[in-house]
Amino acid sequence: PQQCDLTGWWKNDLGSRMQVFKVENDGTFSGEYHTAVSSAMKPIQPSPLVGSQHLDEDGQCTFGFTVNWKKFSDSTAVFVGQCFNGGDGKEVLHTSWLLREKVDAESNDWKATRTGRNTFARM
Ligand SMILES: CN1C(=O)N(C)[C@H]2CS[C@@H](CCCCC(=O)O)[C@H]21
Repeated sequence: PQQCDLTGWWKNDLGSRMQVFKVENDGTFSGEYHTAVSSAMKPIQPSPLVGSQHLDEDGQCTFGFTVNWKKFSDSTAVFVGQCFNGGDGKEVLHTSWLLREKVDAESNDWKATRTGRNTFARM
């Protein structure tokens, strides 16, 4: 695959794992997110993700994807990031994410979105 084609398995520093199925020629992809942690009350299950990446010649492409935790949570996460060829030739993904939890009242909307940063390495 091309430089930084996201196809394959990735693991982040929380222990979550992500599988990206084939990346299409237009950069779109789908996959599954196997979260290691959750604040949801139901048992964790793999969750579908959809996204899109650049496929530039020089690699180190930017991307974004959305995870719908529909199997066990009413929340949604969106990730944006870039793939880098680490010094040791291994690829790393540096991402920022927004996690939107469903809240039961508009008055609680202020506390519904969390953000963070996360790094993934190929498994
Ligand atoms: C485990 N995580 C992970 O690998 N992240 C990068 C962050 C952003 S998505 C969140 C998990 C949300 C699980 C569903 C829920 O609790 O509503 C957390």
